[in-house]
Amino acid sequence: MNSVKLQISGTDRVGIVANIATAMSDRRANILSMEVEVVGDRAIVYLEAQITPPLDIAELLAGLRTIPSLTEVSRIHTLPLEKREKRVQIVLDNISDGILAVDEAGEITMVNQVAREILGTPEKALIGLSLRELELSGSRILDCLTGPGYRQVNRDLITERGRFQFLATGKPIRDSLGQVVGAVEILKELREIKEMAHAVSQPLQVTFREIIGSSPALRDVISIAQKLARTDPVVSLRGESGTGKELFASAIHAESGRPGPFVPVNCAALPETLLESELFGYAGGAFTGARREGKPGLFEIAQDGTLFLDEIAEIPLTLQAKMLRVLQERRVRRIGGTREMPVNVRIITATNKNLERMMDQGLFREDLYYRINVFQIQIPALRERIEDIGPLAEHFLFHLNSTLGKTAQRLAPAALAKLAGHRWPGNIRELRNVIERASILCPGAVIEPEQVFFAAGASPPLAGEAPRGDADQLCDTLGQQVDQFERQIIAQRLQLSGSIREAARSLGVSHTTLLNKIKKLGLAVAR
Ligand SMILES: Nc1ncnc2c1ncn2[C@@H]1O[C@H](COP(=O)(O)OP(=O)(O)OP(=O)(O)O)[C@@H](O)[C@H]1O
Repeated sequence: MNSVKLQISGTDRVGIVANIATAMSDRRANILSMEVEVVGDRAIVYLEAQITPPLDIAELLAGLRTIPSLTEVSRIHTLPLEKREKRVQIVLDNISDGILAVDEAGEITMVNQVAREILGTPEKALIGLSLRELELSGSRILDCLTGPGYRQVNRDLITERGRFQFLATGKPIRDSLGQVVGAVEILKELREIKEMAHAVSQPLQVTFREIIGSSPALRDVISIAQKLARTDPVVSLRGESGTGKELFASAIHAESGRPGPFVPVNCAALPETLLESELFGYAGGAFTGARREGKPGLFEIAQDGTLFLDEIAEIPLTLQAKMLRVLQERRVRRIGGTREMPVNVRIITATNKNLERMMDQGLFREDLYYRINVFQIQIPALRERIEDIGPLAEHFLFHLNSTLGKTAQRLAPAALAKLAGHRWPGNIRELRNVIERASILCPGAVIEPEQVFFAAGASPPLAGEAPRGDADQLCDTLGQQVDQFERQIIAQRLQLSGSIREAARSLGVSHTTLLNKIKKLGLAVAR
């Protein structure tokens, strides 16, 4: 017995299919499948048939050619139906979930690559097999033939290749009359779901692509940082407040390929004792009020990752000695603990202070200075790369517009010129705040220079506090007047903001700068 696949073309007329069927049965050829396609006034019939000797293919073709209005009969390799099935199979095989379908008798009608891998059986052996006979432990797909189906059910599958855990969703397949004609099951591997949950719960990693700017000064720095990323020595980031030191540290970590986390710590934000226990952790019962089981320090938390020590200049001298020991020995001992643990952590430090001068004044240990200054990267201030102002402003506008749901805004050339002429003491953080204010104030699509203003000049007097008259101010020195003005601005912003950090952000200064100013100006902060 031979199988033959044919493509038969002719004029579309009533009875052509019947003529073909008769010609086939007259010659005892058995039709296995037939598909008719009508194109304009033509009909194309695709069929697969079994022929039994003495009938041969040439004789069958000759017989078919005698049918009136047939224009062409030829042999083909693949039927359109097979092509469609192949295309669907390719799509299904490229889905990361396992998919399995059965007919109303429980025989497998469809199975994709992932499901085949899980079942450990090649496709040919599965299609048409009864699922009951396969004895898959825990499979509930057959329940869908008589019941309603199920969603995200935990399923344990024990196969020759081992144990697999899934979340399974099963649904009955119904025909147009609502009769159950089969069932389909989708299997999501639990390991993959856990990986996904972990990935989405992680903060988005900043990469060098997120560092906006094309000035040669910035590009040079990025190129050095990229080279250093894959090495291990301590990197020391220098630059004024708001130049992007933390952004660089985070990008270096992302590019390093280190599997552990990026752990930033602001050394200026915590008092000495708290900073020590944050960094080194403590053993159980180390002090009154300590957790019974102890607490790991940030060196331990950053294991296999990166510890970013921001504002390193603010670390008190006593802690500097301890820090040096950890950097040298690469081992950490919790406060009150006896055991030393090895730490594999990449250290990145940052400061906007002049560490060399601090070292001369005895405020920063010389040995620690040399330990952390293996590679120094100086991030240029914004005023040294004014060509970056335009792209950065556009970047911030784009994000602001989409979060505020505004139509796209752009800067008028005069507004851009105003930005380029500013000295930017708060650097990129300040630029972002200026752009945010301008975007909110601008009613249309083009931001004009009058909507661009810089923080100090824009601050009205503190609410509830009468502005001091000119006569009062004439008695003050310039420094006193500046302090007075600064007090008003900061006090007002602290009242409006939820935290010191938020106030610092909106004023375009670093958290540390604001903390120092609050202390210097003797401002009270509500807790
Ligand atoms: N090149 C840049 N492209 C895009 N955003 C930037 C760039 N540089 C800085 N920023 C943004 O500006 C803000 C300040 O950056 P960052 O906190 O990294 O500065 P910093 O130098 O660490 O500041 P500080 O010294 O005050 O801690 C952040 O919101 C950061 O995302």
